[in-house]
Amino acid sequence: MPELVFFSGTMDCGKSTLALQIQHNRAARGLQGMIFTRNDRAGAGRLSSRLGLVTDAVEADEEFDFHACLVRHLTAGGRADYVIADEAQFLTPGQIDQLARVVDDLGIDVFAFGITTDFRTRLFPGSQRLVELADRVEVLQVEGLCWCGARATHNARTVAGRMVVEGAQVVVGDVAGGAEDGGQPRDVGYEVLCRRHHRRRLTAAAARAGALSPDVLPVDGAALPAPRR
Ligand SMILES: Nc1ncnc2c1ncn2[C@@H]1O[C@H](COP(=O)(O)OP(=O)(O)O)[C@@H](O)[C@H]1O
Ligand SMILES: Cc1cn([C@H]2C[C@H](O)[C@@H](COP(=O)(O)O)O2)c(=O)[nH]c1=O
Repeated sequence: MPELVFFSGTMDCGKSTLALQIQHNRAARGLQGMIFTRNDRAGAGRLSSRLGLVTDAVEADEEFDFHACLVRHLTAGGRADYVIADEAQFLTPGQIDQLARVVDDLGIDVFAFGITTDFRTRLFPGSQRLVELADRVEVLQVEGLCWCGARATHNARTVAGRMVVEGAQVVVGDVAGGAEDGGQPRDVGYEVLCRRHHRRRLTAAAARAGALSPDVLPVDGAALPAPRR
């Protein structure tokens, strides 16, 4: 039975790498896939992994109709054994419905890859619809880690090095983006954190700064319990 599968995880956990591996393995066996993405960091019409692999993809903007595209392709004599949709969090709920129709009406497997929640811990509309409709939701095996060593479950956004919880839902960027660049923090960046540290807005830089600040040292260390960040 063809399936709609949602491969989900935080930023930087290997989703695009897995998409490219699935593509490679199937293509090696003579299967033909159609690859879609939206707003990849590498630019329009690209599906890229931080491991350096990249492939061409169809850029699916807001107006794009996945079902109509597949029907056109098949009607013109094209072949499609599977569909890959990366950065699926950016798709509209209607487009996720179209992907479900591709599975149910056209009998084609659809593999969608994306982050579930935004920097405010809120579901992206596309991811919400995927959770609602997917035959399976697969959480990636390679876990990203918070600076404290716990499993990273949430995505934080930083602006000029400081974690923010307000702003536009969509700002394309990278996990290295908030790092210092020539002594100055770059503008918008992302960092994966465990829930505890996301709630406390404690990024790696904030934790480092806190550890260095005399303000957080107990006045009488012996009288206080060991600090727990
Ligand atoms: N230099 C490196 N050496 C080994 N693995 C790396 C390196 N850089 C990135 N990775 C791996 O690539 C993963 C990110 O892959 P990517 O597909 O770009 O993530 P996603 O699409 O989930 O944002 C990292 O979690 C890490 O496992
Ligand atoms: C948390 C969050 C992320 N984004 C953007 C940043 C990146 O361009 C992509 C995620 O890409 P990845 O391959 O999974 O690293 O999403 C955003 O626009 N808004 C957010 O809240």
